[in-house]
Amino acid sequence: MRKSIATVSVSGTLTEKLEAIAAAGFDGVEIFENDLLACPLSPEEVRARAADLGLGIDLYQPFRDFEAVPPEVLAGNLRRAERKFQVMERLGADLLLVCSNVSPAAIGDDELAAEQLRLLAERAAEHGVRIAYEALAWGRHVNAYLHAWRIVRMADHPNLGTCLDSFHILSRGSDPIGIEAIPGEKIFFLQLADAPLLAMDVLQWSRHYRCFPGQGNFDLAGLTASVLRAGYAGPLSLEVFNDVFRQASAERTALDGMRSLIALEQNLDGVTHPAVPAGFAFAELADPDPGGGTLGGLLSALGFVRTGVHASKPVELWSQGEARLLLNAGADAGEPALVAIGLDSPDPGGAVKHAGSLLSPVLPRERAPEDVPLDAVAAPDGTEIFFCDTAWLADFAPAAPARLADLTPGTPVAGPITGPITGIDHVALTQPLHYFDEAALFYRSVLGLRPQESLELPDPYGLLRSKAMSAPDGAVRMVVNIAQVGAGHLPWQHIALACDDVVAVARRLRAEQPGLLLPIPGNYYDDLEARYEVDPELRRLGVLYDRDGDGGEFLHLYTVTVGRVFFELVQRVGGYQGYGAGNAPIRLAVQHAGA
Ligand SMILES: O=C(O)c1ccc(O)c(O)c1
Ligand SMILES: [Mg+2]
Repeated sequence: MRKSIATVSVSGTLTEKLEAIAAAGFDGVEIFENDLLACPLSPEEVRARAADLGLGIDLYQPFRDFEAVPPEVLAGNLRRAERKFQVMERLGADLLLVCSNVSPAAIGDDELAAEQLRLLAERAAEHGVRIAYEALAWGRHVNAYLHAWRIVRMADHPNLGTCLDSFHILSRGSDPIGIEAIPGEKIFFLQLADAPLLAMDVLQWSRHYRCFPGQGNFDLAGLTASVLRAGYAGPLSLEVFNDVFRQASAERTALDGMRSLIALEQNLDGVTHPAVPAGFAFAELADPDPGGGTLGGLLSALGFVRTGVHASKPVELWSQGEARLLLNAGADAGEPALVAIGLDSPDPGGAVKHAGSLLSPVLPRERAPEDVPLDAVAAPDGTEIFFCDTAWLADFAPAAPARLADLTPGTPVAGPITGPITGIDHVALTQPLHYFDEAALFYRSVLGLRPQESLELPDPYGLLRSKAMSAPDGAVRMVVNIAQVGAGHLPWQHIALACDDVVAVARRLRAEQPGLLLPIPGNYYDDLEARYEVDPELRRLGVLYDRDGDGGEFLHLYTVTVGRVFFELVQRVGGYQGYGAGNAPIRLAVQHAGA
């Protein structure tokens, strides 16, 4: 289908917006009036610029507060409209969006509204212009899409139709099924925006928090399917008012908008996700101090053993249970940092093809000819995501748990290594603010993860926004964080390791290397013990605790941070599905104090 986007959705001047929108592959634009008013180019020049870029001007908008006004106001409104028709002729745009009147002067009289809109449509027809009437969710009298449609039907003019906007429909909780009763040719335009569920004034919600389809909580696929079933054949057009998008790179935002429409189309076409990951194959860390240095020392203390060395790269494999960590001395992060995640994929080639269809950067394979091929894409924050079958392990020559220099090829495999750590439970990545929505869409559409809880957690110097995403069976869990904080911002990432006895590990570490564990304040335990009857040993060990409504329990502890990364040990008991979010503010405060 034809794909468009309103210029208000991306940052920049009108010409910058048009360039970014064209580069992302859109067919057309809705020109938002303010963008034109502030533009030094004439409408003819804007038209030529858009044409040069291969963009059609699908809509001009908005025309406000027109219908259902007293007679003395009508004359002025028609005069105003006449001028806009002239601008539109110069722009080469033939569709004008009229949004429902929000003025206190508007009259709650559908017949009057219909009569005046018919008059407007007659005038528009003389200029070859059509009118698309849209119900704003906060319209004075008309705020529901079926109400706007009734007025359009009453007015009964070929140059008057309705514009449907998913935000206005879904924010009010209207059922989109009613769309299917509107004749498709009377739906002149479809605007798509998603949004997170927020309990707030609908105008503020619309003007600041809209996002692209798939980034929020609305069912855009369901609504769009209804619009298509009605027989609509016009563009799918994104119209997003978002405070973050207004500041972000226009190119990147436009590309993400295109990605959201491709994902929506795939969803409508019933394209099922080819390869939802079945588990974590590995997490790869940059390690500028290899051979059992800081990171290796920490992993040894946690019971990991170096079990392999890469055949052609300075990469070590450290294992325990199904938890596999790669320490890469060649990655140029300058300090220990998470650089890549390997996911067990039932179809690595298909997964990369799918990622490519969603415009994710597929990474070149830099490898020696004898290495097993690995397919990878870049996540929005630059972390490399590898899709793996088990073949990747063949690149690693078995290593005795010794110094790298001591290894000789052919040493017997030193594994499997069993211990209390059984695998990778989740990986948490900290994103820059302007990649947060993009990341949510990436993990959802490219990896097939489902959004879980979204949280805002107090940090001593700001607020941490956090969104958990997981595979349907919980085999892969990711946490996407953004730190909305000032100078104290810590760009940390962490790997949470599943453990079947956190208390036993804590006992051993407290006895042997207490400096590796994050100290937890006594006040935390005073509160914890007030809420639950927990083992007093948790306090001595610095183990954190949470319980869900069904009696599921969560025991966890944190290591100190090395470079940009720290580890968490987590023990889920009785089907606990969360992440101990209530304890995160304690952890953040302790980490800041020690930084
Ligand atoms: O917020 C507004 O005023 C506004 C204007 C035009 C639209 O199409 C819309 O959905 C909202
Ligand atoms: Mg709209």
